[in-house]
Parts: sequence; C-alpha cells; structure tokens
Amino acid sequence: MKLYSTKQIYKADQISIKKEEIVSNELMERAALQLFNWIHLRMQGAPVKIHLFCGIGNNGGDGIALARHLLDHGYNIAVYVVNYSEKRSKDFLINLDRLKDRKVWPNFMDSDDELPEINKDDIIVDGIFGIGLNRTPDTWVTKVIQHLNASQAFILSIDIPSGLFAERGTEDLNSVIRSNFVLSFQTPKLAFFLPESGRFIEQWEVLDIGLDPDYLMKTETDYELIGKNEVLMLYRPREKYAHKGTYGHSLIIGGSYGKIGAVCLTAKAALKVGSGLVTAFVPKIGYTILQTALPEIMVLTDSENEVLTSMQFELVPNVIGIGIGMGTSEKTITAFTKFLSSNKQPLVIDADALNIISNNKGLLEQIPEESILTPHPKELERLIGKWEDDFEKLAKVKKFSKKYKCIVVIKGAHTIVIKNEKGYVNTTGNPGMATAGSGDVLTGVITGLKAQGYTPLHAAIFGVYLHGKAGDIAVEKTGFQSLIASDLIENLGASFLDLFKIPEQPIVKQDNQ
Ligand SMILES: NC(=O)C1=CN([C@@H]2O[C@H](COP(=O)(O)OP(=O)(O)OC[C@H]3O[C@@H](n4cnc5c(N)ncnc54)[C@H](O)[C@@H]3O)[C@@H](O)[C@H]2O)[C@H](O)CC1
Ligand SMILES: [K+]
Repeated sequence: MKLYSTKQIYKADQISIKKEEIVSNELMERAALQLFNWIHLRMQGAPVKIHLFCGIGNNGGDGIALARHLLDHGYNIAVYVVNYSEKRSKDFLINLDRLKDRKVWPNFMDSDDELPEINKDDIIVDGIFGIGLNRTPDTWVTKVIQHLNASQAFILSIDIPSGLFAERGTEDLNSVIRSNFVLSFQTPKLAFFLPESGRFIEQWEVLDIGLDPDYLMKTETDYELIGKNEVLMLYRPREKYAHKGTYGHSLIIGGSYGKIGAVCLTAKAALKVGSGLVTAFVPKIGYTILQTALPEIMVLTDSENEVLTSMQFELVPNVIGIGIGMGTSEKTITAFTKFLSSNKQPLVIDADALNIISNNKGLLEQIPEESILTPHPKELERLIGKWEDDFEKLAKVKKFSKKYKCIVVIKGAHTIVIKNEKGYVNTTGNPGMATAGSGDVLTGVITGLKAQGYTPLHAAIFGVYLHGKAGDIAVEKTGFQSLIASDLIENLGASFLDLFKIPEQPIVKQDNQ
C-alpha cells in the first residue's frame, strides 16, 4: 500500500474536484459519511455520549459534518469548536451553518474557557487538527488536548491524532491526542509507523473517500506499507525439478567464545527459509557446537580457537551473512578489513561487522553494491550519527543508502527497509520479538532468501515480513514474555504457509438449518 505525502493528498483533492466537477465540500461530505457509517455500524444507535471536538479547518469541518449525521440518526452528541484561529475554512463554515440549521449551536471554546466534563464511558471524536497542522498548538489548546487524554474516554481521531505532524517531528509530546482509533482518509500517514509518533496511535483504519484513482495509481510515493499482498508478489515458488544447488549457498561468518549460539540461530534461519546449502565459518571453538546443533549445515573453522583471525575459504557462496556474535577484537578487525578488500560476493552485514565499519567509515567504500545492512537503533546511530527526530533519521539513512549504494534495514517496531530515496515499512512483528537473538535470526532469513536468487531489496523486504510474521504466529502460543529467538525460527515455515491462507469466511446460517 502506498503511503501518500500530505502534498500528494492535497493534490489528489484538487484533481478529484476538477475531474469530477464537484465542489470541495462534496469531498468533506464523503469523508463525513464514511466516518458516520463506520461509527453507526459499531454503535447501532447506542445512547452513549459522543463529544465532538472540532478545529476551524477542514479537519474540524469533517467533525462538524459528522455531528450532523450523528444528530440525524438520534445520537447523543455535544459539539465543541476549539477556536484557535479566526481563519475558518470555507467548508468548515458551510457545515457549521448546516448544523445551525438544525438548531445545534456548538460550544465555542477559547483560551480562558472552562474545560467540559467528560466521563470515562463517553466517546470523544477528535477533529481539532488534521494534516494541516503547521506549528505546535498554543498552550491553551495543548491544555484541551491534555484534558481529553486524561479523560480515559475512548478517543476516535479523524484522519490523524490532533497535534501530531504527519511529516515532521513533534516538539511537545503533551500537545498530541492519544488516539484509541484513527480513521485516516485514503492513506495511513507515515507518522503512524515511527517510534516517536506511532505511540500516539493504538489502531488505525483507512477510509476511502474516492480520490481520483488514476492520480493515486500513477503517483510514486516515498514510502510503501508492506503487508501480505505486497510480499506475495515477491514470492518465488519452488520448482519441481530443482535440487539443493538451485537454491544457493549461504555462508555465515561470525561467532566468538560465548557467542557461537548467535551463529547457530543465523545459520538455522537461513536454512529454514530455503537456502539450498548453508556453511558457517567460525572460530574453532564453534565446531562441535554447530555440528551438533545443526546437522544440516557445513562448518569451516578459523585457525584460532576463540576469535576469527582470517576469513579465507575456498568455496564460492552466493551470499555471505557476516558479523553475528563476531566480537571486535583487534585480530578480528584486521581479518574483516582484509576480507572486505578482496570479497566480491553479496553481503548481509550485521552486528559487530557494522560496529567495525562504524569505527572506520572508509570500509564503506569497500562493501559491494547492494549490500544489506541490518543495524538496530544503537548500531545505526554509530553508523550515521545522531538524529533530531525519526523523520531526520529517515532522511539521513536515505542519504547514506544513496552514497554507499546499499540497502539499510532500520530495525524497530515497524522495521523500515531503505533503498535510495524509497522506504518500505513493515507491518508484521510484535514486542515479544525484542529478545536476544531476534536480530541474528533476521540476518539468517535475509541471507537465506538472497541465496535463493531474490534481489537484495526483495530479500530484505520479504525477510523482514516473514521474520515478523513468524513472531506474530509464535506469540499466539508463547505470549510476549516467553517468545525467544528459536521460536521465530520454528515458525518460519508457518509464516510462509500463512501467505497462502485464505481468510476465513463467516458462516452464514440458512433459515431451514
Ligand atoms: N483528501 C482528504 O484527505 C481530505 C481531507 N479532509 C480533511 O482536511 C484536513 C486538512 O484540513 P486543513 O484545513 O488543510 O487543515 P487542518 O484542519 O488540519 O488545520 C487547520 C488550519 O489551522 C491552521 N493551523 C495549523 N496549525 C495550527 C496551529 N498550531 N495553531 C493554529 N492554527 C493552526 C492551518 O492554517 C490549517 O489550515 C484533513 O486532515 C482531513 O481531515 C477534507 O475534509 C476532505 C478531503
Ligand atoms: K484529528
């Protein structure tokens, strides 16, 4: 699913209005009707108090128009206008008049007004600010927002939580509505998926307000949301006459004394996603461990017992996953530096390999084109430096990806894969996956996919999705706390199978049964 920017959404509005020869408040009416239908379907006329807080722009207009529909259907409503500016939008005013025609006069709230009482069993509709927010709300508006947040009532936000910037960092976290549910028009907003802003949203859904499909289809976006539909298009079926050579050879280089387990996880994950062959290259101490833990893989060892000191081998793998549990001893740094200077194979670079590179940025010139880097937040910071907010982080990673012609996997609740100017936002995964070894498994998954012939970008996008899905399937059985990295590996198969599961249809009972 494409994530359109606010600029693109405003443009789509204009094009739709022109093409369909409609007036702009017609779009607002569509938005309001969609909001109403969504609420009505769930509430079925229940007499719960609904407080609608509306701004003076089009987000507020949506709220005012929704109030009219709720009123017409007998809902118990209270309407407030958070009067933060005199510049009321045209369509807000049209809808305000329509409400007044029904003898409803909203409460106009100004800076020194008392805040209304809200019961925790009431519902709040939040239409104060939408995507037009261009500066931090004034102090008194922030107080209104805090009052709503403190009420414990269910908050339904129109388009975006008020106070949240769709495309830049939020300075005052107190000035943002904490939404239980966001009904977002036409496209979810990028902010919903980033660590700093995503915390304000519990759930979201997109409402289609029929913006020009032609424009939406041909418009390229900077970000895409990756779900099942998107990865199904990447999936490469197994061929009947294939043999293990068809699906490539993954080489996993890593491990040190006490960290051989990490290599076990990576190597096993590479196998489990279908890499035809897997070889691990580890310090001598890892030999028995790996041969015992994973009879399916081959093991090569360094001349040293506890750390890697030379990364030389005869075999020609299709891809190398490197850095897992490797440590950063002097000898390993020298070996890795030497390895990079002669290596020609595609790389998936993780953990200590990233740390070594961070300490000697010149090494970035030596990584092959389209290498995949899989940093967690701290590793990323070492690599690209500090950032002001999540949006700046994305901009910095894009620049980095372009400069070094590599793919960066920004690990997090919504892992984002970046290649050049484009980002792919993952939708699978859960907090249970914040556990030791989870990243090692991901490196194995991506390496194993690359070995089979997926392009580096597809291996990264698909790998991140499968890894998260395995976590979602596993957590059903383990709960968040007990999920461990091995559970992710055990559920990679189920993760593949889930791709082809047809969603269960509700059983319709016939009258005569
Ligand atoms: N295609 C669609 O998705 C449609 C969306 N609709 C809704 O329209 C809003 C966007 O409306 P807009 O009028 O552009 O902006 P806002 O309502 O978000 O903001 C109001 C207004 O206030 C000014 N402003 C911005 N920040 C501040 C501030 N901190 N303090 C005071 N004033 C501020 C600014 O000038 C804004 O214009 C979208 O989210 C949807 O809800 C349409 O209804 C249908 C089509
Ligand atoms: K809003």
